[in-house]
Amino acid sequence: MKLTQRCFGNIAKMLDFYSQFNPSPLSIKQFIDFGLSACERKSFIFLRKELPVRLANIMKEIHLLPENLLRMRSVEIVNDLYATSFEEIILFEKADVNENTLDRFCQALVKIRNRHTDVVQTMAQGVLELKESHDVDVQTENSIQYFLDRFYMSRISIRMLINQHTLLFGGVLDCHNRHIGCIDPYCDVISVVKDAYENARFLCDQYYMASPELVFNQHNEMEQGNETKIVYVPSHLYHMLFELFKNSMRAVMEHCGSDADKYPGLKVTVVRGKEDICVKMSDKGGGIPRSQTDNLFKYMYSTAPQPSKSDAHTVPLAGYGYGLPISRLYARYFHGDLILLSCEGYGTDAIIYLKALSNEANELLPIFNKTSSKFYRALP
Ligand SMILES: O=C(O)CCCOc1c(F)cc(-c2c(C(=O)NCc3ccc(C(=O)O)cc3)noc2-c2cc(Cl)c(O)cc2O)cc1F
Repeated sequence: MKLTQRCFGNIAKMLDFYSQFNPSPLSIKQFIDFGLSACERKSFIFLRKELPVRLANIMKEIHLLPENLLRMRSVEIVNDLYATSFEEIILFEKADVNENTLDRFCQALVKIRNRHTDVVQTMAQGVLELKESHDVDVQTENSIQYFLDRFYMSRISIRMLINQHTLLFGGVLDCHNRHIGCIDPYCDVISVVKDAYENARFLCDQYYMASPELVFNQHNEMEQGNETKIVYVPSHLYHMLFELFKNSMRAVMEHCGSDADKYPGLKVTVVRGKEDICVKMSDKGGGIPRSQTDNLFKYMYSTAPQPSKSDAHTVPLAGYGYGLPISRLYARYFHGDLILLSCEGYGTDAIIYLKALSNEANELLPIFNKTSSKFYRALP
C-alpha cells in the first residue's frame, strides 16, 4: 500500500505525536557506560521511544521538501522505507517487556537496518532525477543541502543506536573483543590511518599503476611519547580517512601525471591535545582554488552520474561524490569537524578534528521544530 494511503491512517497521528519530542543526544561516554552495564531491557525501553522520535523528526522534514523533489520516484521510495520502519517500531510501544519481545525487537532492528542500506544512493538518485527534470534555483539547492546534511546525520545516528543494541544484545558475543558495540575504547588512530591508506593505495595502484607514499608522525601533548588513542567508532574514523586518502591520491596522481617517476608523499600528522585530537593530511596535489573548495561539500554540485558497472574500473577513486559531505557529517556527529585548506598551485591540507574526551563527544542531532520548518516554508 502506498505511503499516501497509509499516511492518512493512524501513521500521521503517530508521526505528529513522536515528532513533538526532541531526540535525546547521547555522548560516547554514555554509550560506553550503558554498554558496560549491558541491560537489554533498559536499552529496549529507551529505543522503543527514541527510535520513533528520531524517525518522526526527520520524516516530518521529508514531508516539507519542495514538491518537485518530494515527487521524485527515488524520494518516494525513501519516504516509504521510513514510513514502513516507523510503523514496525511503534508496534513495540506498549509491548510486554519479556524475552520474546526483546528477541523480536532485535530482529526488527536488523530488518530495518538492512532495509535502509541503500538510502544514501537512493537519495542521491532522487537529487539526480530532480537535476535532470527541473531547473534548480540557488534557494532550492540551499534547502536541499540543508536537508541532506540533516537527513544523513539523522541516518548516522539511527544506525548508531541500532548497531549498539544489536551488537550488545543480538546474540553474537565475542568476549575476546574489547569493543563496546561498535565503539573501541582504545582506538589506535595511527593503525586506522594505515588501514585506510593501504586500501586507498590499492585502488590507486589499480588505476594509476603507482601511488604516493605515506609519511606519518604523531605528537601527544598529554602523554609525551605515547601513541594517540581515542574512545571512538573506528568505522567512522576509517570512512573519513579512506575518503581523504582517495582524494589526495587522485589529486597527486593527476597533478604529477602518470609518467612521473616519483610522487610527493602524503603527510599525516596525528596530534593529541587537551581538548582535540587532530588528524591532518597534507598533499602536494596542486590544490584547488579557494572559490571551489565549498563546492566539494555540496550534494548538488558533486552529484555525478552513477559510475556504471562497465567503467567502474575507469575512475575507481570517484564515488557518488557524497564521500566528502558525509565524511564531514561523521566528524561532526560527535561534535568534531572536517575542514579543507587548499593552496591553489601547491596542495591541500585536510584536518579531521575529534573530541579527545568521551564525555564531550555528544551526538549532534537535527531537531524538527518551528525554526527548521521555517527554513522550508519559504520554498515554492
Ligand atoms: O567522486 C568522488 O567521490 C570524489 C570527489 C572529489 O574529487 C576530487 C578529488 F578527489 C581531489 C580534488 C583536488 C584537487 C584538484 O582536483 N585540483 C585540480 C583542479 C584545479 C582547478 C579547479 C577549478 O578551477 O575548478 C578544479 C580542480 N586539488 O586538491 C584536491 C583535493 C581535494 C580534497 Cl577534498 C582532498 O581531501 C585532498 C585534495 O588534494 C578535487 C576533487 F573534486
